[in-house]
Amino acid sequence: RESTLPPGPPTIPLLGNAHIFPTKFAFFKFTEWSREYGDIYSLKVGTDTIVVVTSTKAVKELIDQQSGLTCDRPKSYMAETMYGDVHMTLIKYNDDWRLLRKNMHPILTPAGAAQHQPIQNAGATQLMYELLHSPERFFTHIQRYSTSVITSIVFGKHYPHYECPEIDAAFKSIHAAERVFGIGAHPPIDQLPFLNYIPDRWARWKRMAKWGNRLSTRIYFHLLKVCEQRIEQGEENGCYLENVIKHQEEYGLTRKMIGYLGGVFLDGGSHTTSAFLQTMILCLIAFPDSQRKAQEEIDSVTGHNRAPRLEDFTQLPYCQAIINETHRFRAVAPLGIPHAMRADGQYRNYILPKGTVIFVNTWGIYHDPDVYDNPEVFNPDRYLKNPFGTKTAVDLREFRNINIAFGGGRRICPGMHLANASLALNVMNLLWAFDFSPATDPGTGKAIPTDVFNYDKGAFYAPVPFQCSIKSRSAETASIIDEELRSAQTIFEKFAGTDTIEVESVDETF
Ligand code: HEM
Repeated sequence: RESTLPPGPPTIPLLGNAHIFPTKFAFFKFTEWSREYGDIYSLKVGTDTIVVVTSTKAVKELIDQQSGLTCDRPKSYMAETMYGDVHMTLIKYNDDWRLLRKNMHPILTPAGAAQHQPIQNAGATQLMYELLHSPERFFTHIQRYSTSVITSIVFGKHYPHYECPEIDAAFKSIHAAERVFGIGAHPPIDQLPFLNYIPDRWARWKRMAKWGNRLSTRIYFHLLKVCEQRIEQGEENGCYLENVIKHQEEYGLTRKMIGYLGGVFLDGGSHTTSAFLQTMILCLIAFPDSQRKAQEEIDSVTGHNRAPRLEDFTQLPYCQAIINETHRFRAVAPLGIPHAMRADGQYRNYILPKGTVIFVNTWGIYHDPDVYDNPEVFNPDRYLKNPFGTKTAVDLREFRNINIAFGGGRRICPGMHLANASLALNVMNLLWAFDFSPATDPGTGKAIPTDVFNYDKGAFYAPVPFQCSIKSRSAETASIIDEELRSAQTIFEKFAGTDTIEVESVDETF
């Protein structure tokens, strides 16, 4: 390790720290190292450098304030093979990235996101209806909800059911990305490029990246074609992508870029929101006091005679605290998405060379016992004491208002306004309408213990499907849900005639 780098675990010749690099749930090990080496430390993988940042102060100073330097993405064989060079989330910071990000604005600015509230509302009502009538399938209902909101806005396609070829293809693509980008899914090919000469039949990771490419391009270009055909047939329904297609030349986009633009929304918006809501339900079961407090709060504002509305959210500090605490307790992206240095730069007394990969260790920050009382306990009350939920002695000037769960700097999640509205609506709705409790084991008649660590080991942190009991809180709320779904049909009518269609079959093995 160069003496100008932040400290870190001892290295060995040639490999650096490659031999001790965690291959799953890397944030646990990264957090352990942060307690030993500090809020900024480095790892060497061959000659490459990785820096791990584990404090809000360092995120603010390095990722936000030096964003011009730290907004690149690392070079990645897997990303290039799976997505080529126009997937906005993973490409380098360049003119294509600027163009693509600019083209997202109409949907994702606060004002743009607000225009889509009717669709989000209708979708959230449908989710309540599904939980009311088939609660045992809550896991996939939530996935349908989060996917359908994005596809309605972006592709003008609403999905009334999870079981359909297009949602299936979308989730196959998302799960492929989870596997391809899971830390440890492949050897350090970017650091040891000679590995690229290994033929496919012996290089599992190469086959995996190509498999991911087949699955992702299949659904991206299927949905693009659906929009193109609607325009050709004069059956437009005013979705985002139709507008982009019609202004393709003016916006300076190629067809490939438009296909990937749609795909980025699908990848970025669907699994993140569903993982969050699934985690929230897990926490409500495991920590029933929080559930009870939130329900009391909602009842005092809305009663049982009407469903919550987004405007109610400002009057519900405990529900807001539940969202903050869910982000803190089980961040969907515990290591964010890695950034990289665009040029050599200095931070504190260290020199970070061009190309250095930077991980924001959101997990480590949010589970720091010096900052949070009992960080391993889900306790929304901490956010009622101060806006950042910290211990009293912590200097709040080191925090920023936007939750670090959304990353930072120029790469900060552009979907956060859309996501925040979705989370707010669903937290209110679900707690207003239902009681969540552990499922009962039919054999023993006892409650099945809730495991708050049973999570997927992919790139995102999503709970492994679990069982739970979901019961309507009252006959009044149940009938309001049925009625509201009938009213929501006027919103869904816009998508009439966009029923699910078969997607091209591709080789789904690798
Ligand atoms: C709970 C919900 C969500 C969470 C926790 C989340 C989190 C994140 C994080 C941590 C990043 C990386 C930021 C960085 O590099 O510093 C990111 C990037 C991104 N997110 Fe989200 N996200 C969510 C919802 C959404 C939604 C709804 C959309 C779109 C509709 C979206 C689209 C994107 C895109 C396109 C990027 C890449 C930005 C870039 O590289 O310039 N996300 N998100």
